[in-house]
Amino acid sequence: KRVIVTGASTGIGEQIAYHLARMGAHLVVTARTEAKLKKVISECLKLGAASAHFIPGTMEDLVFAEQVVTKAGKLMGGLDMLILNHIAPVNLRFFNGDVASIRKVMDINFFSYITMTSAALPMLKVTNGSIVVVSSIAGKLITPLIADYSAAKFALDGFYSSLQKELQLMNVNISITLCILGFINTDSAVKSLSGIVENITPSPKEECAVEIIKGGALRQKVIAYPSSIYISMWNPIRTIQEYFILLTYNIDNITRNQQFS
Ligand SMILES: NC(=O)C1=CN([C@@H]2O[C@H](COP(=O)(O)OP(=O)(O)OC[C@H]3O[C@@H](n4cnc5c(N)ncnc54)[C@H](OP(=O)(O)O)[C@@H]3O)[C@@H](O)[C@H]2O)C=CC1
Ligand SMILES: CC(C)CCC[C@@H](C)[C@H]1CC[C@H]2[C@@H]3C(=O)C=C4C[C@@H](O)CC[C@]4(C)[C@H]3CC[C@]12C
Repeated sequence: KRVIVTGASTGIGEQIAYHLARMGAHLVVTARTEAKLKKVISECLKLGAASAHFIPGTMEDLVFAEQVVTKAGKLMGGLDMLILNHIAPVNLRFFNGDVASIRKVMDINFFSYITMTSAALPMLKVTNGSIVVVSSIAGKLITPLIADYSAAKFALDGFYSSLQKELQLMNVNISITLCILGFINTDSAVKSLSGIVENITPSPKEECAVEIIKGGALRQKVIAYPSSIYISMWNPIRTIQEYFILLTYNIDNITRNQQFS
């Protein structure tokens, strides 16, 4: 399979790349730090990747986000899976009125995801491919100190759950997997939570990466890791109301009059 992994220079993204490499995938990895990406791809090749390339740059730049997808498509001759995982470094703090910094976080954590998705859809249609979106329990329920991060994660749920329904209505066979994660033991998360959150043991990033890949490969709509957090995202009222709202739509009319780009 031909896969793009974003935010793959460290943390969960790096582990996703290594697992895919062991499975013999073609890989394109991206993040800002070129030196780390070089190490990741050389490790991927050792582990058995069919091919491994890196494209360095910042997802703050939406032109770059689009180019990663087109370049990767050329490098690999198509695309089977897009794994959207990167995030801007998180500052746990009270909202201080700085709207510009929220906009920056939304560009990196949300708009770059949409940009890459839009660029990848034509290739994924050809391969009946998959989009995997790495989100968080903080995109399903709220906690203080991460208003910007949480806003972006809730936005991803809104956008991708809606897109999932649209693809279904238009009979487009592209799967979307939303991954809801609890606290994972990446260096950055452990560091930024130290002295702030106590009595929660983080789950291992290696196992987390496997669950994310499994969810994508099995074309599941949503996965939760660790599985103990399933309960916190269980929202039967939402599920039932979404079902009944859809029944009120005139699907025949809509599918006749709308083109899915
Ligand atoms: N760890 C946790 O506890 C949890 C994590 N998650 C989710 O899992 C995913 C991965 O998290 P985790 O592995 O901890 O994150 P890390 O902080 O370990 O890694 C983040 C990655 O994103 C890259 N990145 C940062 N800024 C940019 C940018 N401006 N442009 C492009 N790439 C950038 C980093 O590389 P570089 O700096 O080189 O650009 C790095 O590769 C995220 O979506 C996160 O929301 C969800 C719940 C809990
Ligand atoms: C439902 C409960 C069993 C557990 C709740 C645990 C709460 C406190 C956990 C679960 C997910 C966690 C955040 C997260 O999603 C990702 C990151 C990125 C990292 O770089 C910095 C830390 C941060 C913001 C985590 C902050 C703490 C959160 C909200």
